[in-house]
Amino acid sequence: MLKVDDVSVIFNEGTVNEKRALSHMSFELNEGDFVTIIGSNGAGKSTLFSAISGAVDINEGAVILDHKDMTHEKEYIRSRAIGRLFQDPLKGTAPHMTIEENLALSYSRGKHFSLRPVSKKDRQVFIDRLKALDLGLEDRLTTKVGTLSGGQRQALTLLMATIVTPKLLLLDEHTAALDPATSQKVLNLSMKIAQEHHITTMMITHNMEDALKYGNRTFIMNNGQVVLELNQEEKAHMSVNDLVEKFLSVASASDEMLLRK
Ligand SMILES: Nc1ncnc2c1ncn2[C@@H]1O[C@H](COP(=O)(O)OP(=O)(O)OP(=O)(O)O)[C@@H](O)[C@H]1O
Repeated sequence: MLKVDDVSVIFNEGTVNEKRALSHMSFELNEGDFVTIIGSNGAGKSTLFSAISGAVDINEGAVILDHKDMTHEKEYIRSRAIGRLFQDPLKGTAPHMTIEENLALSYSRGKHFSLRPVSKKDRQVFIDRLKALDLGLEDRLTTKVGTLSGGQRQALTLLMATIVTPKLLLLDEHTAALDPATSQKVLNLSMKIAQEHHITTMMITHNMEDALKYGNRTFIMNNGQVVLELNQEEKAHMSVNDLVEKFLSVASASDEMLLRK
């Protein structure tokens, strides 16, 4: 359903600061795949998501989603089919608007948005979906989002990104800024939503345990390329230590220092 075909992204091309962040990257995802992505700092993981979502222009190659060439499609057009979450819970929600207003904005994605009051039917959809988060937010529709905790806000962002089911969900270290218990909760929610709505998902993480535990595929990235891919079978027979060893065998020397500290 997603084909990344020989994609390169070069920042500051032709200057002394030229950086090839993605280098002839190719892979295909099947419908319903949940891929975890690990890689050293600067490996190009976020740039890959930006290339897929249209936040950066690609220099070479193509991004095909459901047989449609998205390579030159604007970011806001792609956002109808692609949801993206970032590490920072402050991104993705409007703090001065209420939970209901934020959800109404996301729910209108792809439709003509008007400032009409929320209909009873839509409100019930919001309440049902908030209930499924199990954070008590369904009773707080009129609460300003800026007053929520980081975890509540990230869970809401997840809901906003998926309330109109996207074809593809990109999770960019979306739980890294949360405490361990909340992080686990939001991760489990992400899995649950992805499974229930059959959303093809890619998740960047620096947590080896999560990389192994979640998803049916794992990509290891280095220097703007996928240097190793693990399938479900391989993941199932691997310990976290095995994964760290694999990672170190293909990653940069600096990562070895980082992990062995
Ligand atoms: N807008 C930009 N302009 C110039 N260089 C950039 C830009 N964005 C990223 N880079 C560079 O491209 C390379 C890949 O960056 P990217 O953020 O994709 O890495 P990453 O794998 O997500 O790293 P991290 O784990 O640290 O988030 C890095 O060397 C980075 O400095």
